[in-house]
Amino acid sequence: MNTETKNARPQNWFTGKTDHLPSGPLILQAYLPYSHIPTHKQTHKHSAWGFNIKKYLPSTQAMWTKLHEFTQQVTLDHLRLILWTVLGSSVLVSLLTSVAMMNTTLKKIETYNQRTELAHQHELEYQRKILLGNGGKPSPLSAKVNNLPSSTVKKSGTQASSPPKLGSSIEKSATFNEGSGTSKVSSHPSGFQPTGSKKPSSQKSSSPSASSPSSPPPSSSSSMSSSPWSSPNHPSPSSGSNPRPSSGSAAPLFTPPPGETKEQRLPKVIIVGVSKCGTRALLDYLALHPNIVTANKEINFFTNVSLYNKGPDVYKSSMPLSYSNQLTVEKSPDYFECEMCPERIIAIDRYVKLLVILCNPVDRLVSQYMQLREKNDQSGVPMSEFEEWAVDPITNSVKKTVASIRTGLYDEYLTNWFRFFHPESIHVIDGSTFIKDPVGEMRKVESFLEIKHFLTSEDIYYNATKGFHCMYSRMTKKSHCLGPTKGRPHIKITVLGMNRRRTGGGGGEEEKEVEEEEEEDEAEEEEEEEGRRRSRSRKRRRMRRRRRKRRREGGGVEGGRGTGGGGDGGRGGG
Ligand SMILES: Nc1ncnc2c1ncn2[C@@H]1O[C@H](COP(=O)(O)OS(=O)(=O)O)[C@@H](OP(=O)(O)O)[C@H]1O
Repeated sequence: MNTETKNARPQNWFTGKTDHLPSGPLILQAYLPYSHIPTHKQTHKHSAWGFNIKKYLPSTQAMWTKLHEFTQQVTLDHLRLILWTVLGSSVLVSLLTSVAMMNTTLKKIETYNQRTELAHQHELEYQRKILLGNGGKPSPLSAKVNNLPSSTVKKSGTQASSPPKLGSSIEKSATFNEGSGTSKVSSHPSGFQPTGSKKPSSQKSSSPSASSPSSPPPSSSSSMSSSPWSSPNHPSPSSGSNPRPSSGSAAPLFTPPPGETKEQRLPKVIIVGVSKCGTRALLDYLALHPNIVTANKEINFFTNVSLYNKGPDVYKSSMPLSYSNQLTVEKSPDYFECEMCPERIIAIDRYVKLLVILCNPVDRLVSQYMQLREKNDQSGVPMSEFEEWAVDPITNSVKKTVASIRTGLYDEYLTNWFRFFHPESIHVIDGSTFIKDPVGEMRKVESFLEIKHFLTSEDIYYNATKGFHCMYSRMTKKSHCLGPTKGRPHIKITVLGMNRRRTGGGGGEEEKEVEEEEEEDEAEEEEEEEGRRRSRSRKRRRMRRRRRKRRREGGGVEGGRGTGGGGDGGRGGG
């Protein structure tokens, strides 16, 4: 490389002349502060930097001058522009980074949800298998779940496309045995055999009327036919014998999961209405099932805003103790008309199952009226007559403003429930069928709740004295009927298209007689009506004959009047 090429320098940035600087950091020179630049006095032959600075000084000075001028020309606007550009680009960069991070997180959540849902489904299937004893066939789901990391195999909070099965509350370890002993029997040493003296808390809470002072306690003197505590199938509890044929079986009715202690749990099933349609009977029948525990009181958690605002722990604290292989059931029929209740319930547990019992709205109204009248009588303020209370005398139609009457507008309220709940999550019971055939209806309920078919006519039996069905608990070996506030005699009403006669329980002789009487009444009414119709038509025929006679007699007069011979006149003449 020759010397010229070596020393050749590009044009000076500021002077425009080509400088011949020695090789070295030119940029360094540009940034040297003025104070470091040697003065003319200092610059003799060689500077402190080891080269003849004098030779280059004019151009360097010019450069610095230019730089100085340039910096003075840079306005505040330029600085702002630079600042905003820097800021903007950094914001953009951080935004892009966050979006990328969010995407990754969302993907992770999605994968997690898919996995947990799969695990959840698998667990439900497994539990159903245990509960319904449908063989130990491996599920196609299990293969998928087995491939999942163990951390993901836990109960999911993700929404399924359709509601999951209620067995979700029942853990894998749970085993439950039917009294008949036909199903798989657990060999768990702690499986308890309930005795009459030891009542599980689940049952304790379920039947207030059993211990209610108003209910007659079981007594040894009560005869099967006269006492509401007895039935043909159920001897008096004091007799101590279990009427169930399988009572001799060693199989326990219920086995708690090994090593588990009872705890309070949120309800998995809620009876949301309708009041006076048999909600108490439904709750108490359910309590006879070993896999059910019931909250005795109507909690009204979702209708009571101040209670609701305290959160689900307060709700849970009102629940009875249960094992994980039991379903907690609550009943608060006032939820039915509460507009916010479906939303509130779903916010606490979207998988909860609902039971609704509907009955003839007029029967329901009369039942409510009877209750109100009894209360009013007790408080010394007599209640007005039913007709007065329920019917507007001016319009002669029902008073829709009366809350008790509004409760009967089932479609209005049910529409709201179905807005929030999948139809598979709501089971509607026909109240009138429920009174006649509670065992049949309870079987449907058991299927809906996916619990073992346990209740039979030995658990729920008709009691002629009570006029309704009563209960025998195989767990406590005790019988009870609902108290005197349930199954009151009703007044006979003659409004609302009703002339109702009250029937109590199902399938009894009494009911048949009443039905026959009703049929006879109807037949008589029809005969009377037929008679009236015949006499009316006789009357009409007579009238027609008279008219024809008059026309014949008066035909000449009309014609003589010269009316132009209208149709009638012409026909008359004919
Ligand atoms: N087994 C049995 N025993 C007694 N009563 C029975 C039974 N099954 C259904 N019913 C009917 O239930 C009606 C009371 O309904 P509820 O329990 O829903 O009333 S409440 O809302 O809890 O007050 C009650 O109404 P009333 O007869 O007016 O008392 C009965 O018609």
